[in-house]
Formats: sequence, C-alpha cells, structure tokens
Amino acid sequence: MKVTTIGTGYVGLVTGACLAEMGNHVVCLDVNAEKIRILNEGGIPIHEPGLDAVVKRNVEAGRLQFTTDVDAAVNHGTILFIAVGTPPGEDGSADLQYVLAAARSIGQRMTDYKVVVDKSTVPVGTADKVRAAIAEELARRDAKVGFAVVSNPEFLKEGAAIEDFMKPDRIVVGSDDEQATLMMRALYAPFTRSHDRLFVMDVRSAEFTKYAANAMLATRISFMNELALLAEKVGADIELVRRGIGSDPRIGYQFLYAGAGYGGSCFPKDVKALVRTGREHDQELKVLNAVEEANDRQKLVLVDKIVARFGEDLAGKRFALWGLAFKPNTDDMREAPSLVIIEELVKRGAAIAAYDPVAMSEASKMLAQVQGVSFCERAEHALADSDALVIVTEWKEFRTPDFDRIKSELKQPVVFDGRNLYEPALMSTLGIEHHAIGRGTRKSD
Ligand SMILES: NC(=O)c1ccc[n+]([C@@H]2O[C@H](COP(=O)([O-])OP(=O)(O)OC[C@H]3O[C@@H](n4cnc5c(N)ncnc54)[C@H](O)[C@@H]3O)[C@@H](O)[C@H]2O)c1
Ligand SMILES: O=c1ccn([C@@H]2O[C@H](COP(=O)(O)OP(=O)(O)O[C@H]3O[C@H](CO)[C@@H](O)[C@H](O)[C@H]3O)[C@@H](O)[C@H]2O)c(=O)[nH]1
Repeated sequence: MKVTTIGTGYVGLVTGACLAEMGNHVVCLDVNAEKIRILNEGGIPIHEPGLDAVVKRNVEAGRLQFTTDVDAAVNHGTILFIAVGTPPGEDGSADLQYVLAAARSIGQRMTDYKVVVDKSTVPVGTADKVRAAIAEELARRDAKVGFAVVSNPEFLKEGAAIEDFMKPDRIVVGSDDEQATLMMRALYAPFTRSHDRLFVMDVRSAEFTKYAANAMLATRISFMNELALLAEKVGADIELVRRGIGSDPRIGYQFLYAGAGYGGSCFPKDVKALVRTGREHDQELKVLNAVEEANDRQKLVLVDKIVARFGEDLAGKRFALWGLAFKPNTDDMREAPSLVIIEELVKRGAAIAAYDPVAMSEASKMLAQVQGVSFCERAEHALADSDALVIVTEWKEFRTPDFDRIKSELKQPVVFDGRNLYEPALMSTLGIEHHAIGRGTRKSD
C-alpha cells in the first residue's frame, strides 16, 4: 500500500520504517529540513535501538523515502498518518496547532480518496476538527474528493519502539467508515497474524483509550512512589513490597518501579491534558490531579535526600550524576527528572559532573544556561573529586559498576540510587553509604 507519514519524529519515523518493512511504500514528510537532510544522508536523527537497520534496509529496497515536499508527500499516500507533536498548551490542554496545520496541508493538496489517520495523541473530538479542517480546505478550492478520518493512537515506548510496533499488544482503530476500516485492517494484518489484536471501535473511544492507558500507567508509578516514601518511614522495603504485590496477576509486575519520578514526552503532558479535558466537562479528575502532584514531588526526592545528607548549602560540593535521559535506551530529554535535579542542586551552589551513554548532546543543549554542569566521556570520569554519586536513569551499564572504584574515587563513598539499582545489603557490605528510594538508608559500618 502507499503510505505517507506527516511528521518524522519518534512516532512518524518508526511507523514509516516498520510499515515499509512489511512491503508498503512509505514517504515520510517533515517540516524540519535538517531532520530530512540527516535521513537522506543515511543518518538517524534520534537514538532508538534497531531503528537504523530497519530504515537502511527499506531505503535501500526503495520502499522508504524522506522529503520536505508537501505536495509530493500528500499525493503519494492513500493512507496519510498524522504523527506530529501535541505539546501541552499553557492551560495543560493538548496544543492541536500542528495536527490542524497537517490536516489543512492535506486538504489543500489531495486529489483523490485518502484515509487520514490521527496517530498523534489527541483529545476526544479531534478527529471531528481534523475532518472539518480538511473539508474547509477542499471547499475553498471547490474540490470534490472523498476522505475518511480515522483514529489510530500509538502505544510504543521509546527505547523499545521497533519491538513495540512490530509486535504490538494491541492496535486500536477508531473508525466509522467501512472502507477506511478495511484498509486499516489490511495495513495492520501482518502485525496481528498470530493473535487478532486489532480492536475497531468508534473514533471517540479510540481517542480516549490512549489517554486512559497513559493515565493508568502514570497512576501506577505515582502510587508506588508514594508508597515508597511511606515505606521509608515505616521501615519497609518497597522492592520487596513490589514483588509481593506484582505476583498477584490482577496487579502484575510491570510499571511498579518506584524511582525519581516519571518523565518523557508523554506521561506528563497526557496526564495534564486529561485533567484539562475533565475540567472542560466539569469533572475534576481527583486521582489524576494527585498523580501529577505526586510526580512533581517525586522528582525532588533525590534532592531532598542530598540536602538531608549534605545540608541546604551545597557550595563547594560536586556530584557525579549518572543518567540524563528520561529513561534508558533513548536520547530523549523531554521532561527528564535529571533536569529538575540538576537545576535544584546547582541552585544550592553544587557543581555537577554528568554522564549519559547517549543523551549528553541533547542534555547540553537543554542545560546550556545552567552554570556548573560538566559532561564526562565515561561514567567513571565523573567520580573523582565528587562528594557523592547520584543515579537518575537505569542504563544497563550502571547496574554492576566497579564498586571499588566508586568507593575509592568519590571523596566519601555515598550513593544516591534514584532507580533502586543496588541491593542495600551489598552496599553495606562494601562500605558504601546507600540512599535508595523506599528502601531505607544503609550507612557503611
Ligand atoms: N514519543 C513517543 O514515544 C510517543 C508514543 C506514542 C504517541 N506519541 C504521540 O505521537 C505524537 C508525535 O510524537 P513524537 O514524539 O513523534 O514527536 P516529535 O516531536 O519527535 O516529532 C514530531 C515531528 O513532526 C514534525 N512536524 C510538525 N508539524 C508538521 C507538519 N505540519 N508537517 C510535517 N511535519 C511536521 C516536527 O518537525 C517533528 O519532527 C505526539 O502526539 C505524541 O504524544 C508519542
Ligand atoms: O515502573 C516504572 C516504569 C516507568 N517509569 C518511568 O516512566 C516514564 C515513562 O516510561 P515509559 O512508559 O517506559 O516510556 P515512554 O516512551 O514515555 O512510553 C509511554 O508513553 C508513550 C507515549 O504516549 C506510550 O506510547 C507508551 O505506551 C508509554 O509507556 C520514564 O521516566 C520511566 O523512568 C517509572 O518510574 N517506573
């Protein structure tokens, strides 16, 4: 089939590449000429494991192209995915300006039947707005061309995007147009061969499903983070509690990890947007309000622990900080807890020696205005002359580091473990003072 993605970011590029992998001919469009230049020169503008190989293979096979030419892109695909950003507006609602601009650019140019698929995360009712924007542009040039608007929210996780797209838990399609539904079923058939995991529903339910999923996952995390704070006070270990409750299949093990707070381009903005939708309909979403509030507090938990240990005035102190990206296996820094932690420590006079396997270039752009942050080529280089080690992101390479080196190079062997990577009992044996999340503090003997 012929497919166009409008927006070639995390979602648009992965969608385009994975659809090309199944034999579709895909054109990925973006307004960002630099992104398209990088792709056309064989590069990948984001860090996403496995993406480069899929892109390369399909470009070489002639099934995947990148362009800034809107005319050519709109007229290439019969199925047009809108995969542009929907960042939070000032009031927390999803800013639809990019989605509606994409819709207009379709309406201005289409010459034959199109299935326009909303893949961006958008509030309930957006498909109607997309439909109206396209219809208005068609009417403006007196063009009588048929089209359908379908909702197809994306559930991929950054860092595991290819795997998630190729082997989805489910595919949600919101459609009230029979022909469009048939085309979506055909497009996704190769991804749902072993189990029929494609759920067709009405458009509004599909749009809502995306927010419901992210809100539920964010709620689990904030809930565990709150329990972790209480566990510390009552002398319980949240890691043992996690295992104890996760073994109940009604609860399950996933997304129960207490840590330094959730970040990323989705949970924070989608929770905000759903709260906002509730307000617009005169329904305060009390649980979700609390989820957001608890997460804002959680991003400061490591700072609170550092201040409790070293005092409010951190002038002259230096901290090694491992992990900048909002989660491992990505260079995405959007809403990363590390940004809040660094800002708070620097505000108190501390210097930061930071390391991340892939996100340092992104981080250095976002922290350009923040004084006192240096970036190290290797994780161990951050240790020497630092007063403590702070772990913010659980990259694999931090899981079993050279503990002797940590102990000998830090001014004092103190670790703030924001992702509960290390066993408190081991740290105690090694003589490392270990401050974890919800596990109590083990001082060295
Ligand atoms: N990142 C994720 O893991 C993820 C997962 C599921 C859903 N989503 C949702 O998908 C959407 C896209 O997210 P993303 O992370 O891929 O965003 P992104 O910022 O990485 O990419 C969006 C791209 O769209 C381009 N763009 C903007 N307006 C355009 C236009 N009119 N024509 C062509 N290109 C245009 C931008 O230049 C940018 O490259 C958002 O609604 C997001 O909530 C994201
Ligand atoms: O037990 C957990 C799991 C995750 N996190 C944090 O939660 C955030 C989000 O992680 P994750 O969900 O793995 O990454 P995203 O790429 O943001 O993916 C989420 O957001 C996407 C965009 O909407 C959805 O498509 C995905 O299904 C949804 O998982 C990160 O900061 C994680 O550190 C925790 O603190 N504890």
